[in-house]
Amino acid sequence: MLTPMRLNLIYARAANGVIGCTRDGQPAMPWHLPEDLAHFRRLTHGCPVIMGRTTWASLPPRFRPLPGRVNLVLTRDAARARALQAAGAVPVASLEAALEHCRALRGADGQPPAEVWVIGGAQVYAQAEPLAQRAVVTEIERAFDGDAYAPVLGPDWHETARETHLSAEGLPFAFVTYERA
Ligand SMILES: Nc1nc(N)c2c(n1)CN(C(=O)COc1ccccc1N1CCC(C(=O)O)CC1)C2
Repeated sequence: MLTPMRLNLIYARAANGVIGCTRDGQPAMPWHLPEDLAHFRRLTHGCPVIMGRTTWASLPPRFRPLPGRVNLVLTRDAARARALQAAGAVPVASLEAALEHCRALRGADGQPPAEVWVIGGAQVYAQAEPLAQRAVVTEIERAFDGDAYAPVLGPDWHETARETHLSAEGLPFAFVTYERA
């Protein structure tokens, strides 16, 4: 019996909903939270990740492609698709095409991936939210200035887990899981 592939959103958001800002013309994270980077890496390692082109560009070069993960990057531009391929990503023209590609993947166990992660940015989260079964959200208990916002999780989502933490730098945050049937 094949286990169904689950679509997850994963993001870190500030108390005012900000998920990103622009620094020197580049998308950036408004906070320094290494505990979240470790959480992100632990959850997504070994799974396909789906991202928009600007999220790909915002990854530090040494993390591009994200190691140990099939990196699917959304673009409809043929030239950009070629450049992405050369850089070790799998260019896909739509979210549906990305999911089709994931369903065709086979792990060392010969099975398709059980978990697929949408890792940004705001436009891709908004498009994927209606299709996702789980959202793993790092909720930072402070407001930050920024120009990209988290998706709104509608009333059919409910919280199923919450772990509160205080970062080494004194930033209160929580790892929260939301699910929908
Ligand atoms: N909760 C949650 N959700 C998200 N969607 C994302 C995150 N946090 C964090 N993200 C970023 O792009 C930002 O990352 C980084 C930013 C600066 C330096 C290193 C990194 N990273 C180090 C670890 C690398 C790895 O995973 O190997 C990935 C890059 C996406």
